[in-house]
Amino acid sequence: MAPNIRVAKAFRAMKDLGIPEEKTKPVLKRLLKLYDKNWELIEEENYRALADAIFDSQESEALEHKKKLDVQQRRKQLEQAERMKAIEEETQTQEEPERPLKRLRLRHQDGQSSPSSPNSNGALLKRPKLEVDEVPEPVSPLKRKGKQPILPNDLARIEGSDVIHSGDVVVADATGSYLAVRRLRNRGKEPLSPHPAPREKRLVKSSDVHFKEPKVETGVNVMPKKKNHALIIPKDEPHSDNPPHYQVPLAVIMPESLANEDASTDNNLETEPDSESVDLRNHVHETSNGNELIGIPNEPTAKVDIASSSSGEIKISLCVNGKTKLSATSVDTLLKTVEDKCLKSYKLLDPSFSVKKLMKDMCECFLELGSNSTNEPPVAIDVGPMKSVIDNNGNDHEKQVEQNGIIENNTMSSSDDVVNDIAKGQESEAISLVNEVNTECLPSFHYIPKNAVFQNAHVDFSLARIADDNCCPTCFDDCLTSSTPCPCALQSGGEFAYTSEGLVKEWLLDDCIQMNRDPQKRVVLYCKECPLERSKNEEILEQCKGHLERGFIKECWLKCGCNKKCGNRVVQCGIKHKLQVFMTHGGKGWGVRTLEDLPKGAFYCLMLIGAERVNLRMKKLCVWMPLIMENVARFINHRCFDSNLVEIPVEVENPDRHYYHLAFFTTRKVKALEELTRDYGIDFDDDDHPVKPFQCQCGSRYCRDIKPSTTRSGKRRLS
Ligand SMILES: C[S@@+](CC[C@H](N)C(=O)[O-])C[C@H]1O[C@@H](n2cnc3c(N)ncnc32)[C@H](O)[C@@H]1O
Repeated sequence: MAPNIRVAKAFRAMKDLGIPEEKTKPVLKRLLKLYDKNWELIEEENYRALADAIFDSQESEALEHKKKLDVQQRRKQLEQAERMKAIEEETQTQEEPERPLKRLRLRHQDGQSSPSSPNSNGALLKRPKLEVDEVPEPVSPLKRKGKQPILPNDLARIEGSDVIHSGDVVVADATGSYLAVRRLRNRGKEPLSPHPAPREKRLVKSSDVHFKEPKVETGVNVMPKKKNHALIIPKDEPHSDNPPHYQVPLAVIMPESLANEDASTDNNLETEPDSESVDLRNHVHETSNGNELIGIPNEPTAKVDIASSSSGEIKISLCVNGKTKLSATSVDTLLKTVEDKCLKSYKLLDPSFSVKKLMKDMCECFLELGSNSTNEPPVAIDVGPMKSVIDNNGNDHEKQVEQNGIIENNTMSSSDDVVNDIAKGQESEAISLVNEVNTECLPSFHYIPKNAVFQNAHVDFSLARIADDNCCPTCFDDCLTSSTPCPCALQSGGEFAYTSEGLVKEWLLDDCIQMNRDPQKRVVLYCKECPLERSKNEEILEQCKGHLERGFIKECWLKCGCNKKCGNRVVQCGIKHKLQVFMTHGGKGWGVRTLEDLPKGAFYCLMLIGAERVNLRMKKLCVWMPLIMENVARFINHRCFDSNLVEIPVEVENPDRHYYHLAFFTTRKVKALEELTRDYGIDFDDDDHPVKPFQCQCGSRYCRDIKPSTTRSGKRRLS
């Protein structure tokens, strides 16, 4: 029998076993070599040796692959541990009298039950006593303070739905029962947003997912998922928000017509006072004709003059000297050379950067400033209810805010003069808006301070449904002053979540922070029959995608006996701090900053939660929120790991936990003018995800979107 026929036969036999030719070929070659071309050995028992060899090789390939994954996983865990250690050390060095993270560790060492997951995934508060049907280590509410599990928004407590609580992850086996398994691959990949389901399948649309919806965010600087994005930033170098600092003089080119003229003598043009002249070397000495330099013949010097006429004409002249003989250079060549030089010199520069455009912008700004300047006190130009306000005040205060190694060079444009309020009076404090960076306007949206609960939904909760143990009808005055915790406090862990100063207590705050920073501490709950999945498709009920257990706060409300000034009513009283929406530097678009110092644990604002659809049949509360209706939280930018805000679910109105508020609290002291940020929980390494939301510009030394570069000691470079 000719060998090629034997090969074809072997291929056919393997094909019958479902093994493709390309898999058979290399193994067959190896076997032939091994058996010294003894085909009989290969052909006997219907090619058994060949089939076995193929299966063996597949197994070892799989093993190899698994090993690789394990190594990657271990590397990630090490990195995570290192990062946690660094953040922890950093946090401890900041003035925190009670060393909260240490306390937290001690609590876990004490053997307290499972780590709470007061994190951001899950959109419904869940009462363990009613719904958790498997609790490995039952603990009293007092012990589990602030650690009640929270289930996904709107539907978690539907009749008959059981929640399995395991220390980790629970999946159904073929018989429908649930097995606890470790889902290592997804560890650390759960989104930190209130909704833990896979991102593409989330039911709830909240502002934390806006980053994936550029179309909604008109005016938002959403970066496409392309490798070479607009800004040139070395991937391994964290960067701050600081605007690029120009170290070389801006090349200001005189128009051809001006090249041989002295700007100051041009007809109808008045040279601006000396203050407007930028002497780039500070040692230019001009003769009467302005053409010769005395004293420093070999040092190139440059001087920029800006002249404007009453008719609005602006001329910019650049006087350069330093070489005795200069040959003529075309403006285009010069522009190109300067652009190339800038592109090489600056870390943060758009590849399409153009000096010509820069000069045009300069003229426009000059015109704008010039035509607006009066002797009256400077007032922000309010260009419409939702448009950006450009403060034309020349008396800027320079303020440097240093936080976590980041220095933000914020120029505060005398905010007292910024007389606008994006909240249109709906918050107790006005939220001003400034854009000192570009001419971008705020996208149009309707500001609403709270979730619009009763809109377009069949809602059946009422005061009558709030039982006495869901509120504190016998309390009076201020619950916080009572020696025993009231029923409201008992619901969120047996202790009031707030201090008498209205700050979230350290134990709860630190648990939430820890959960954000260390995904491995999260506890995921799986329903036997997930109401969320049922709401999506009742016919084919999909397996529960998991909900994070998390801490929450229960505030007193209408049916409680205490007064409106009770210390357990913080979030419902609204924003109490001076905030400002401002245009950030470095490609993040609009952001929010505080205009005053904030202590740790301060309530900052609410995030509005929306749902994809309203479930009328189940008569469950669903919050319907068109995305154009948003509040100030919509402008909070992302920062990896060490953000200064953390979200905590707060239950105010509804006792059955189908509806709650997500409130942001400060994770540490925040200085005036610092940008307020939160961790969106994005896994920038998740290459499988079809959409990479944006190229992170958070500037954090722990940024997850920076490919690890290692130093010689093998440690990740921190700055
Ligand atoms: C919820 S919005 C925040 C407000 C937004 N900056 C704006 O101008 O409307 C989320 C978007 O802001 C931008 N963003 C937020 N954090 C960022 C970061 N760390 N780096 C780059 N872009 C960021 C992204 O475009 C993201 O899609």
